Amino acid sequence: MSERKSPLKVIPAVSEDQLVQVLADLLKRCSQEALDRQGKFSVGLSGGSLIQLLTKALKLGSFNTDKWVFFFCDERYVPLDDGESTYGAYKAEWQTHLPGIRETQFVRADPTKSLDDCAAEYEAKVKDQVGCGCLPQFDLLLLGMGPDGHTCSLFPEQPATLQETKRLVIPIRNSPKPPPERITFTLPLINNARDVTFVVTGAGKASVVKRVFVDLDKEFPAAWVNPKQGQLTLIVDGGAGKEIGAL
Ligand SMILES: O=C1O[C@H](COP(=O)(O)O)[C@@H](O)[C@H](O)[C@H]1O
Repeated sequence: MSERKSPLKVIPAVSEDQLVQVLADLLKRCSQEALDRQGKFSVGLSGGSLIQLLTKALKLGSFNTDKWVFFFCDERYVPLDDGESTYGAYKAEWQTHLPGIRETQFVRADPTKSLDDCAAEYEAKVKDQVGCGCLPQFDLLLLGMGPDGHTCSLFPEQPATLQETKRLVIPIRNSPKPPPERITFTLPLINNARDVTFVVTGAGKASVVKRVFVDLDKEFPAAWVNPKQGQLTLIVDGGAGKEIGAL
């Protein structure tokens, strides 16, 4: 157990519609603050169940996303048109549902490079485009969490990844969840963001939600997410929140 640097804000939602509304409200606040501050909004995306929820929130909010730039908190090391590519999944969803978002607004990894070079080059892109000294500060990171407590591509079976202090993006080999090769943001970058929001749904994750967000059990990588100065938020539905008395 250890303390959080800033208090966790838990936002429960009784239905998917409400969860999408909560996410849209969060995007509105974070984007407005970022645009007022620096005229651009940097967002780190996760894959999995977040993709569809975020698409719905963006549609609901009818945002002007011209000055938004989308990065990937983790990415699978597969061709961009592979069904496992997180970029590919967002591209397909948004081409259909959010045609106003341009492909050039995605800062994507290059899987034609070696895995090590892919991670190193992505770190260079983050430093170049998010900037702010040697440790870039994202305006918002949207994170998911697996039933094993992994977040981004930081897995409980690979605890050494949680000890990384220098690199901001690292290669992952032998990921316990397929595909085996990935790249991922590391804790120094994650914990430097202004806003970090987990979106977790489904009763299958209820016990790990408690272990991570209430017990702060460091066995689970998600429990290491602890923004230094930023706000940590957990958006849960009734299933995922049922063991923390969120609803
Ligand atoms: O493999 C991944 O899994 C996590 C969690 O996904 P979910 O479908 O259980 O929400 C996701 O956040 C991560 O980006 C992805 O690469």
